[in-house]
Amino acid sequence: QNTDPLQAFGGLPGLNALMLDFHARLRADARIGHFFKDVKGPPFAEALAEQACQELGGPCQYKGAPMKLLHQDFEIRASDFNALVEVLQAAMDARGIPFAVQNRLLARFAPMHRDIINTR
Ligand code: HEM
Repeated sequence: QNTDPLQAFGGLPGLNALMLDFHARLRADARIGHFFKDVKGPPFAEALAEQACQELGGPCQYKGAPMKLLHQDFEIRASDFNALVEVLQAAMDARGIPFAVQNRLLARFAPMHRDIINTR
């Protein structure tokens, strides 16, 4: 049985492909698409993939800016955060990522809400 979560995503290349599709889905989303209209896909996908890989146990190391700094110029509400999580779930569903593995990643991302949600 495959219990390596990174492998379940297809390694870093699989995560990269997932996050590129995630970016496309975010832009198409009626609720939060506007946040991403100036965000370029490849660098966004690369940073997210690296971060997800790190959060799943490595060996990758996220080298981007801190979450708080990256998001402070946008007014992000809890509802925006929840919408983003839904879009990520849809992107993972589309790739057939097992539910338990999806939850592992979401559980690592969830606490980041403290540095990302900045508006009531
Ligand atoms: C757990 C949830 C989230 C994680 C892990 C996350 C992670 C990231 C990362 C790693 C980047 C850097 C991408 C790069 O270097 O190009 C980024 C950028 C960005 N994020 Fe998030 N994010 C989250 C939630 C959100 C939410 C809820 C919004 C708004 C609805 C949002 C909007 C943005 C935008 C607009 C950028 C681009 C910033 C820029 O290029 O200046 N993020 N995010």
